[in-house]
Amino acid sequence: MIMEKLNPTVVQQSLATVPGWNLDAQGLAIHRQFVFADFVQAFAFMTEVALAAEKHNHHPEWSNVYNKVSVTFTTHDASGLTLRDFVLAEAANQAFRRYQQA
Ligand SMILES: C[C@H](O)[C@H](O)[C@H]1CNC2=NC(N)=NC(=O)C2=N1
Repeated sequence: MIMEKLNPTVVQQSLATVPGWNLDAQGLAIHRQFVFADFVQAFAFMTEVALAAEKHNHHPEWSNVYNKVSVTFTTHDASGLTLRDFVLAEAANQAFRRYQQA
């Protein structure tokens, strides 16, 4: 499915729906850092997000150091942000909420 690059107005509106995510300086990617109780929770979260990413055929740029997971979403095929980036950002937020309650 072809994903359209979102215009700056729609990017701002979409950003408002995913708490904790920030736009990069160029407006081409969104980023959030997630902090967990320990490495096991951080890695379990990554597994969940990886499965969601595969399901949507949309993959994160990310890194992990102990209990922290740094996640960036951009759409390489569109050289910018598409709806798919925000769908995955929301999926990551939903997964993270479960670890906050645990
Ligand atoms: C061929 C394959 O479907 C594409 O390269 C997909 C895979 N995952 C992807 N992930 C991300 N983040 N951006 C893409 O443009 C992208 N494209």
